[in-house]
Amino acid sequence: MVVLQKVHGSNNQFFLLDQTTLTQALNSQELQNLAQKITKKDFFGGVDGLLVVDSSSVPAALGKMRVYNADGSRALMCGNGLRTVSRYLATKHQQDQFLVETDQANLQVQKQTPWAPQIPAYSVEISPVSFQANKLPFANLGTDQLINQIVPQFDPQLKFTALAVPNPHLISFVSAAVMEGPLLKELGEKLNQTNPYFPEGVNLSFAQVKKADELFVRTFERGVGFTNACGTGMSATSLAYFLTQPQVPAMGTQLTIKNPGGMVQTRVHQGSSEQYWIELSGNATVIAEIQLPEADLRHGNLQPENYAYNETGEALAYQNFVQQLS
Ligand SMILES: N[C@@H](CCC[C@H](N)C(=O)O)C(=O)O
Repeated sequence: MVVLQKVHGSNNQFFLLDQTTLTQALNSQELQNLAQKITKKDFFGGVDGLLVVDSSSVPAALGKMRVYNADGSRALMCGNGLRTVSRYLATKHQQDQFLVETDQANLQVQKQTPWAPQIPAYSVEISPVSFQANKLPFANLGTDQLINQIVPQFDPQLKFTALAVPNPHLISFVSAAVMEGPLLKELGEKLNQTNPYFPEGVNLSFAQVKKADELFVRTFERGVGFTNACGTGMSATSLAYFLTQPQVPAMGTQLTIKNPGGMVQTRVHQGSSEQYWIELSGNATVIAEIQLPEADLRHGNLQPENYAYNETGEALAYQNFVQQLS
């Protein structure tokens, strides 16, 4: 029997599979197939993606994280997911501060003081950051960097900023009316089908400034659609905020980022040679543990009615915490 954890960060939900516990690791095709199946509602309510943990050969890294979106595509990074993987590895290895290997970088993660009873919290590094068109990639917008510019192909009035962290993000600071209107879905869908601008798709976030140190962010994710929260999206938006909005606090000030699933905190850092990185902090919640045969996972032959599903109670604790916030 194998244990699959159902986890969330800011209610961005995933299944977490530790491949080191299997007799034989699933290959990429098997993982893609599994991601497409277990993200569906008929498998314990569904999730946004699959987090795969493997061993790492990088010194000081306790593991390696790979991310599969609900449509089976690979994502280069996942901020909310990385917090839950950090908790998993911290518990398994009894360490509070370590590296996690990801597709493009070995990222520093750290256990935090719990935000409330039954709400463990972790902070994770989001990097590397790039504004270069070829890193997202984007094309046919008449520029190599898109920073706070009107893009008539997207909207006649809104200004957009594009950055990779390293997965691709497109951000616009909008009014309440635009936040509630149809554009986020329409543009999100348009840029995640075959299109001349973002050939590999893009995560689209709309943001509102609530206070100098508080934003609200909603994201239409590549490979998923609307999510309750996107960790890399909120991190990228935090950097875009400091670079493009008027009357911002000093860079390095902690921001509270609210989202439809709850909240996180971010801090934007500027390292040597003007390299930015973002510290993303928030809950790392285990919703439930599911026991199932390894062969079912490998063959995507899922029979949820036959599996034990043990809830931890942490999801309810988080819901209560979020209600108090509002
Ligand atoms: N929800 C994630 C980001 C997931 C990846 C994204 N869909 C992509 O394809 O880049 C987060 O919390 O960062």
